[in-house]
Amino acid sequence: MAPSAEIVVVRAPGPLFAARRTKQLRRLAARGTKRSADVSDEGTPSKKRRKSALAAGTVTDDADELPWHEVDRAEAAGVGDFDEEGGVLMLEEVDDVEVFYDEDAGGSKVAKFKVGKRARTGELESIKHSKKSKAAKATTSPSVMTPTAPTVSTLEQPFDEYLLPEWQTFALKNQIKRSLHTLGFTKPTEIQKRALPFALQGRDIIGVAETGSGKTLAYGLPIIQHVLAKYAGIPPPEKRSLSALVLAPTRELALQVGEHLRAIVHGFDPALAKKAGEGDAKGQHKPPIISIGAIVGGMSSLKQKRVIDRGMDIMIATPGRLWDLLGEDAGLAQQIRSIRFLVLDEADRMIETGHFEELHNILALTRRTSEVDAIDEASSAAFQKAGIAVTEGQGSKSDEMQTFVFSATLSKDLQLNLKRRRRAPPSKKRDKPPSTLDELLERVDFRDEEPEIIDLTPKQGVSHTLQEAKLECISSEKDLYLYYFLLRYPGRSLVFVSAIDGIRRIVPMLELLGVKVYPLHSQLQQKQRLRNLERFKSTPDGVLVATDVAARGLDIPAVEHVIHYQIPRTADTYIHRSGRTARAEKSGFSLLLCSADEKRVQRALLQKLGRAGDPPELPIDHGVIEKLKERLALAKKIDDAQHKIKKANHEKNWLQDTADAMEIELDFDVDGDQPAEHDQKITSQIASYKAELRALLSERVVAKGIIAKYITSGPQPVANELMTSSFNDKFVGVTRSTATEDVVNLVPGKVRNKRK
Ligand SMILES: Nc1ncnc2c1ncn2[C@@H]1O[C@H](COP(=O)(O)OP(=O)(O)OP(=O)(O)O)[C@@H](O)[C@H]1O
Repeated sequence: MAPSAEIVVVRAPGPLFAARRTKQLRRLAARGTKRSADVSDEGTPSKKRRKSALAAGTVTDDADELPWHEVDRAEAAGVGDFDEEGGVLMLEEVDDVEVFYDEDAGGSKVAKFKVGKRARTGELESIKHSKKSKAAKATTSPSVMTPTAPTVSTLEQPFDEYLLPEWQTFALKNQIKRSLHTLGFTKPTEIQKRALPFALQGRDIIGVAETGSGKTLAYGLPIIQHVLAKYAGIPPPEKRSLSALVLAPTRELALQVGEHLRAIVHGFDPALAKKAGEGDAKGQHKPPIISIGAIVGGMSSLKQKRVIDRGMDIMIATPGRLWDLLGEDAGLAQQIRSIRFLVLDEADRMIETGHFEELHNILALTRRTSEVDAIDEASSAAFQKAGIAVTEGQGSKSDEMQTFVFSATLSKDLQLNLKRRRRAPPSKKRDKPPSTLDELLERVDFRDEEPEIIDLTPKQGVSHTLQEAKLECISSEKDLYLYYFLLRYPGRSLVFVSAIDGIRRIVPMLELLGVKVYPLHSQLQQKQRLRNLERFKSTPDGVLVATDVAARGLDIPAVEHVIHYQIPRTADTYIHRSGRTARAEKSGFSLLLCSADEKRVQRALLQKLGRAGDPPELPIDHGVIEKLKERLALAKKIDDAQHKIKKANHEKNWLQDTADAMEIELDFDVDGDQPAEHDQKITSQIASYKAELRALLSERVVAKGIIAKYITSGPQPVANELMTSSFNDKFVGVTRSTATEDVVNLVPGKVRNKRK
């Protein structure tokens, strides 16, 4: 009698898998479409391609008719770890078959299969076989394997393509799709849609798209896909060789890119992700399936050297620190010469950060030996000085390297120049390093004859979900209007100032006013920078006051407002600063605080941004402004007094320290003519100001025209709004609304009365 068997068809992108079984096959059955078939002895799975009478385009609901062929190594499809009871006899696959659901006569859902043209030609099979033999050859000796490391094959579980229909057209691996699904990225963003097909084909890309549009994954997914393919079926070696180098302008951005890519890797298999990096029961360390490391300044370089020694698949680095470490690690330069991917994220900002030469020298390592000036004289000298063992003419060994340049702001001229240059013969040897971004990018050795330029910059430069506005005021009242805005429109807000001094003044003042405020600038220790960023991220109505170190690339969830306390110096800076809000299709608000003496700069900025007129003015409730002045005046008094004491103490300490160092005794009192009572007087004054301020802060601000005594019956009764939640919880008599609503609803010529 013919053994009774059952076919379990598993829907997955790419090939379909069928496991033939004689016993219970529980795991797959839970995922797949199940049907029964009798398999006679003759029909028992054969090693050869089975004959099928189905022509291309035929639709069938009988899975057994499909042109199946056996998979050599079942574990490559993720079913190799079946329990013994599962009793898998063999695994078969068929490619180029589309699965869809249809209704039968009774209205029930049935799975149907549409046979593609290539399914029967054997073309796919031969490609697979050649890939397999390559993979088999690439298998490294067991001594360099980590037996406990999860292999890519164990993660290659089938993925239900129907969960992510909008990603279906991209030939991404199942693990990646599973991650995208876990992260809730149901569809690719426009830049991802446009860039991925080229990137996955091995092309070079220059991608320009608005802030927050998902550029990181547009270049990150092809890299991850490549590393996964590299380890297909084999455990990753203990020491990884570098596949990709991502260069980013700031430390925070580099760390963030790392997190972003790691989130994809973690999503491959949440269970494995949890274990990755942790010791197992025997205390052995499980390396991650893809190792991603950040090499940035401000953090222990010793630790980073150890990470480099261990090897990683993807390195995200700031040019300064990478250059420093290149000089200390002879092997690192060689690794960079062999990378498969080079990414310049926010390249235009990189040249502004003062690491232009380092960047130029690092790029020299990625130029091919065949290029006329693989390593120019300037770089050669720099390499020599840094003790890096690379000499002229010794550029990259990798002909296959793909280069991705991404930014929200790359000028059209630059894009054109790059295109033209590819058609022109290689540039002559230069002994001077480039001095502009154009020159620098012209010297990137794109392997592609004509890199694909994808320019999705919106006409306005900023995200289409951003509402812009301005507020004109006198310079000395900027603090007042800033405070007003933060109270009037609670929500996570990022305030950009042009200089660190501004942060040092604004942050203590806002702190005294009870605002949850954090500073971010380059003179803070890196640990403090990251801590402040974390606090800001986790405080829904937190305020970050930052210099332009935070303008680029930072992806902080739900930033509602960006306030330009001072007009940015360039249009690009305005675009990037504003781009910290209105990300990933969310709405956002950007406010330019503009004083009379900045008017000229503002006009130039708007012209550069191609704007016909000014952005709309933010309406102000002058009734509450007056009340806030009192609070602000007190906060300033306290700050000034505290500053005075600090300064006096500093001077006293300095004098005493100097005297101590010189071993002399001062023959006068360091307190001079400012005795201790003076300090005490200031201290008690501070205490009384603080008490006064506390009292003011404990009450809601009652707008002018509201008589608090007659809250239920006055000329503008506000009891109703107190009962409903439509009031602003900081101001009495001011309705709750967003800044965007107030600007959009403002009818020109008629100032809306926001009071009830
Ligand atoms: N396909 C997607 N669907 C939904 N969200 C996505 C998708 N891809 C990326 N994101 C999210 O969008 C946000 C912005 O992405 P990303 O930081 O890559 O933007 P960007 O274009 O690099 O911005 P910037 O120019 O400011 O650096 C991130 O929080 C990211 O997780």
